[in-house]
Amino acid sequence: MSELTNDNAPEKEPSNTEKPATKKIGNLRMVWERAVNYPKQIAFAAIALFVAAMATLAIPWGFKSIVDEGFASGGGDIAPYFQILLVIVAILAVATALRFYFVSWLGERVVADIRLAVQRNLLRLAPGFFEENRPSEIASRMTSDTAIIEQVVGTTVSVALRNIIIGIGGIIFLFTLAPTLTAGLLLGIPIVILPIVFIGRKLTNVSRFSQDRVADVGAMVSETLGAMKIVQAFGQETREHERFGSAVESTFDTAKRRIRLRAALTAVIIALVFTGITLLMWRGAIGVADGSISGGTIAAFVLTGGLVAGAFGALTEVYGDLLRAAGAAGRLAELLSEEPGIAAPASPIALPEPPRGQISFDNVTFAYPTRTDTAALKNFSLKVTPGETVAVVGPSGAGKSTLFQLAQRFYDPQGGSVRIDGVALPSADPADIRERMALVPQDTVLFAASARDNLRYGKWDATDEEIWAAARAANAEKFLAELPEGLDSFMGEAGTRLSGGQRQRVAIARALLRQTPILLLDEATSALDAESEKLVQDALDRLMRERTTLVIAHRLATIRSADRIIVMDEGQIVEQGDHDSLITKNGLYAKLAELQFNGVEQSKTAIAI
Ligand SMILES: Nc1ncnc2c1ncn2[C@@H]1O[C@H](COP(=O)(O)OP(=O)(O)OP(=O)(O)O)[C@@H](O)[C@H]1O
Repeated sequence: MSELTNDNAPEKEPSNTEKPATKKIGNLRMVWERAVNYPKQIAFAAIALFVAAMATLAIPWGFKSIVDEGFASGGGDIAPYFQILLVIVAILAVATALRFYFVSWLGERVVADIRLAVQRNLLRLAPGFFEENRPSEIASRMTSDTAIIEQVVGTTVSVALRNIIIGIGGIIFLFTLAPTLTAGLLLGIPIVILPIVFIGRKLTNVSRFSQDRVADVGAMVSETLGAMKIVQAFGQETREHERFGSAVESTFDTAKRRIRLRAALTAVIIALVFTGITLLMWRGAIGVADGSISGGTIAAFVLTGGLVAGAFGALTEVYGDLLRAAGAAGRLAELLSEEPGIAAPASPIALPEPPRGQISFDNVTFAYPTRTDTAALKNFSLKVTPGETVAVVGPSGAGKSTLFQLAQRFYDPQGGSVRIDGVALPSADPADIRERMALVPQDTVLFAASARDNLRYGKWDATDEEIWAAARAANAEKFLAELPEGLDSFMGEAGTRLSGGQRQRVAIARALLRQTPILLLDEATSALDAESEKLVQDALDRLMRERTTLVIAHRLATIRSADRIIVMDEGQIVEQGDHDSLITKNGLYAKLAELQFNGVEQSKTAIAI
């Protein structure tokens, strides 16, 4: 009954979002399928649960024996009856603890397994999936939905089973004690339970509303505090106080409704429960007076009746909890069954050994899945020969980064083909393709981990010597050596403990360490000071040497050292050649170069050259 009156009960999903119940309850199968992987724990939990439920029912029986055999027999030896009761209590305590341990263990284990399976599947999915499904929404499925399932496996199911056993066992016991009284009790239970359930539901709704109002007050406080200077500078103190006042009053009004309901519920519970008990005792007393019922029977009857009524009360909550968990399981099952848009074929072709480092785009046409009406690449063809450095330049949105996305097979083009070392990407395993490439992205991605782990991210078996060699080549050795704990130093969330230029050099060292034949390099456009720029440039030059490099180039030095420059616009190559010949052509490249290099300050992110 306490669950019904708990106004801090966890929030329930609004019923209008719930799909048909039969369909939803079926979703719980995926939870059950995982739970049965642990038959030992299920067996222990079931035994402990059964023993605990039986011990609970034995307590009224113990009282009956004490009253009838002990007290009523006129001061005989009552010790054995109390000893039996103590043993029952001990069994109840141990069995309850064991039941709690095993069902909670199962709940946590099932949730851990679901989280692992979902994450394993998410890691297989192509980037397109994460563009269509918000990461924050997926994260909430991984945390709050799994928590709901944990509650069901770890609590609801055992509450349900325990109360079914206590309910049925209790009724049988009651019938053996006093059949007529039991029939009366069974009629009385719904009269007691239904109003409590009804008011309890209302109370839950009002409580939720009340919590929302408190959240409003919290939001308003932090807004005003955050904007205190503006409030005072604009002389809005009185208005802010009034605005806050109305939010506080509205919270108080809602709280008053909640308090009234709770007061009414308390009165109803006390009135109904104690009236019921009084009526039973009354009826029982008549029975005792005419000798048809013993005093112990009345005591046992009242205790068991309370247990049975409590069991029915708890069971009214179970179905709602199961539905909620079924909704959560359904949402997680969607993530589990999502098939990757990009996957290895049944029998992938092995890439040629040794790797050559050749990339070719043949007549590629591609539009992103979320923007099917605009082609990011149109009939695009490019052959990069082994060891060649090709600089890609062009205005923002020309399709430069898209080349990288397709080369790594994050998407499949709608027309034409992309090949690595002569093998069309869909015929090979994407993992083999990516194994041959190292990427230095424009925005360096560092993890909240040590410098060592960030550096060897693409090659976990790298030794410290190899890591330092890569750091040296990336001009990152000096600042890494100066970190308080060297390679063990923590980089902070997203590498916030490093400067922009240092982060880039870590990314370059990471790519170097992989020693791949192909390098995909998206030069950062962020403004670096002259010294960092020089250090990064030197590191890049070293990285590009002896590798096939496709570089989205923003620096004149990179462009000059490239074997070939291709100029892209609107998904196509509009010009190509070397720097001097392109300048002579006086086309798009010459225009971009003039903006960039002839002293006209412009946004580097707008014109990528
Ligand atoms: N994930 C995506 N979903 C939908 N459209 C995209 C996506 N990424 C890029 N595009 C679009 O595809 C086109 C080419 O984008 P791309 O990122 O290849 O340009 P870019 O030349 O690299 O530009 P920048 O120099 O600004 O990075 C643009 O019109 C862009 O809006």
